[in-house]
Amino acid sequence: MTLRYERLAQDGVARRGRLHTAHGAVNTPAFMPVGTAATVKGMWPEQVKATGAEIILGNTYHLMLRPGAERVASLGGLHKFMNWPGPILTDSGGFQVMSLSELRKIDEDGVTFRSHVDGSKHHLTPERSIEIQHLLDANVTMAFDECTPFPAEAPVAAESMHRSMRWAERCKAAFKDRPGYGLFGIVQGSVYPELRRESSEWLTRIGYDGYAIGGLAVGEGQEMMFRMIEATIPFLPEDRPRYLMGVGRPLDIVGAVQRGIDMFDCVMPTRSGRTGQAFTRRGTINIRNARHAHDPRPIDADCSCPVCRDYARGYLHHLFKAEEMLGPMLLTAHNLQHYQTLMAGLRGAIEAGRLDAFAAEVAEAESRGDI
Ligand SMILES: C=CCOC(=O)Nc1nc2cc3[nH]c(NC)nc3cc2c(=O)[nH]1
Ligand SMILES: [Zn+2]
Repeated sequence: MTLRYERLAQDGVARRGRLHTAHGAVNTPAFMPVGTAATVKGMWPEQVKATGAEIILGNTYHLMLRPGAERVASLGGLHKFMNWPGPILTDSGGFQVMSLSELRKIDEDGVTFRSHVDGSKHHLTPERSIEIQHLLDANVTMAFDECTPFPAEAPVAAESMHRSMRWAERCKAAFKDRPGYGLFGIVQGSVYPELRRESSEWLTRIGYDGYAIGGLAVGEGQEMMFRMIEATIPFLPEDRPRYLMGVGRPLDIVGAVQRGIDMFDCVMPTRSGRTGQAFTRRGTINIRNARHAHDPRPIDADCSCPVCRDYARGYLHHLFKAEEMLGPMLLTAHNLQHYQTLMAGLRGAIEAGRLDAFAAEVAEAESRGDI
């Protein structure tokens, strides 16, 4: 185990911990802003850090196509390249190849596809994915997997999961262990508890620095997602972090933390921020709505971020109507801060043994509306 994870407090199955990497520590539960093409869109790295984020996510698929993994390595690796000195987790590319590229073909060896950037042909295998993530100098490398499409019949989900497990073994064999760096396996199994158990036990036998739960947040709905988390967690090692990929809205994150999840990533705060959606404790607003045009109040009176300190909703409304680039920048900064404030609240609530009360407060505030 080359990525030390310490558990500092527990509240039910929820954990408050700390993951130690070569580029610094990550307090968990943690939310990772998505920095797809070596940038958290519209944010200077210093600003990302100021929101409280300690670790960001980079996308292998995008970076291998442009500027190329070897190019990033020749410019010092992703930390130097994008001036983010803190921990970085990179995905393995599997999910994005299947969702973004054209003309893709999956076989036992890997995935063949054409770039959505310039149509060039590429072949991504478990070994190449691990090599790319090494070239990027990722602190957390993700196993190359197939996110089983949803819905899928049980036999199809089983076949897909078994292939991902065979790929996971190849990733483990290809991964170069270094102190402060680690490899996470990814549990698959769609919405079938027995497949989730089989996948969890298979990965645990191989042994990873952390375990991600994949194949969720793909349209199955919150209730089924929570059921699959409950069907998976009991079969994962307690002394390693768990990472739920692609999640989610604030109440998804709260419910997943209550069920034992430690790490999250989601494009929601950044992507929706660029379209004018702002998160508040009482739910979301779309700043483009005419009702905000003359409103002197901040987005969220309870928010401590620079945007809520200095800017009125009416100004943000104007920026979006005028299609000024500062609009998406300010809303991104606020939304990321909103998510980090939620994570800090979750960590504090677990430490205080009051997670369920905190969860109820978040849900009640959101249901109150009138924002
Ligand atoms: C991103 C971290 C590393 O993940 C991988 O390299 N592979 C992978 N990514 C996913 C991403 C997802 N996003 C959502 N919903 C928005 N569901 C997802 C499921 C997967 C998955 O099963 N595998
Ligand atoms: Zn704010």
